[in-house]
Amino acid sequence: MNKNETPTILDGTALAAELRQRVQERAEALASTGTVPTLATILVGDDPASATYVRMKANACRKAAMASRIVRLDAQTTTEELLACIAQLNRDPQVHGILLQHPVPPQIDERRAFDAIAPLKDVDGVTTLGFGQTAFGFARYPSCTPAAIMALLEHYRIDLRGRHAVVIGRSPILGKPAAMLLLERNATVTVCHSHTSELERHVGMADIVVAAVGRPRFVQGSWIKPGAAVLDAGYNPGNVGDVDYAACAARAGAITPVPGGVGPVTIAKLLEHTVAAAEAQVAET
Ligand SMILES: Nc1nc(=O)c2c([nH]1)NC[C@@H]1CN(c3ccc(C(=O)N[C@@H](CCC(=O)O)C(=O)O)cc3)C=[N+]21
Repeated sequence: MNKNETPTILDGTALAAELRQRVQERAEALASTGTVPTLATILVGDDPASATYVRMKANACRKAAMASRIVRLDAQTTTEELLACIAQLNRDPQVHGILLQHPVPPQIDERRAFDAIAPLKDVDGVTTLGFGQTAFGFARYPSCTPAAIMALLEHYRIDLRGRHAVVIGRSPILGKPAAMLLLERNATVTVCHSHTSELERHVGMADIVVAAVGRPRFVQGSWIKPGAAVLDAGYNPGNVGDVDYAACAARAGAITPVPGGVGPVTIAKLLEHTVAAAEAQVAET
């Protein structure tokens, strides 16, 4: 990719609107047969940022002719109580998708909770099975943020084959599955994390940079190879990404803004996965 004077802005708001339009048509078709696609979101504790994201997801459902249920559990909830809640949602035929909002309070075994979600309802790809399917390239529902990153790359026709992608971060619902999806599309993938030495040198070799660190404005402009595509999956307080936007935009060939980049597409993917899950569950009965 050659360096342009101004980078292509990867407009997540516009792509999300397009995706949501199609989701809404599918949701309306299902509703006309008596099934309203329904997402259940579980929020444990009272982190205000998490509460905002959960509300945004519920609003997005409503706007796309879908239903949402928010299950709020207090900060003291035990793993067993959370597992019981998930089991109940698994059994509920009116619920098609289940999203457990990450992170959960420290006393909860998050892996056990994720793995308790019925695979057919795992619209955020958080189960061990969902991740394994993502890694092998046939996930029904990969995690929503990695899916959003791939949707943006595809929409803007950013080549991956044989190109070097550097993912910064290895969380189970973001960095790791993003690396697997990029690998599946024939990128050469490097995963960097808190123990990586010479991070800048790795990032400097990247044609595609995925920032999923959780540290505001962490990725510096000077690290970016001229012309690289920069995808900022960070969500920090105050709507700040993981990328120093102005400095990175000065070198990048393409870049996602925050807000208006990966975030809105993440929510569109969540809706898309939930409608697909509802379609599959209707077909089964
Ligand atoms: N199991 C799980 N799956 C998730 O996908 C998940 C999660 N847990 N925990 C929390 C993070 C955070 N997250 C965001 C999604 C959209 C925006 C988003 O749309 N942001 C807007 C701006 C937000 C605003 O206007 O306040 C934007 O970037 O334009 C942000 C953050 C999903 N997460």
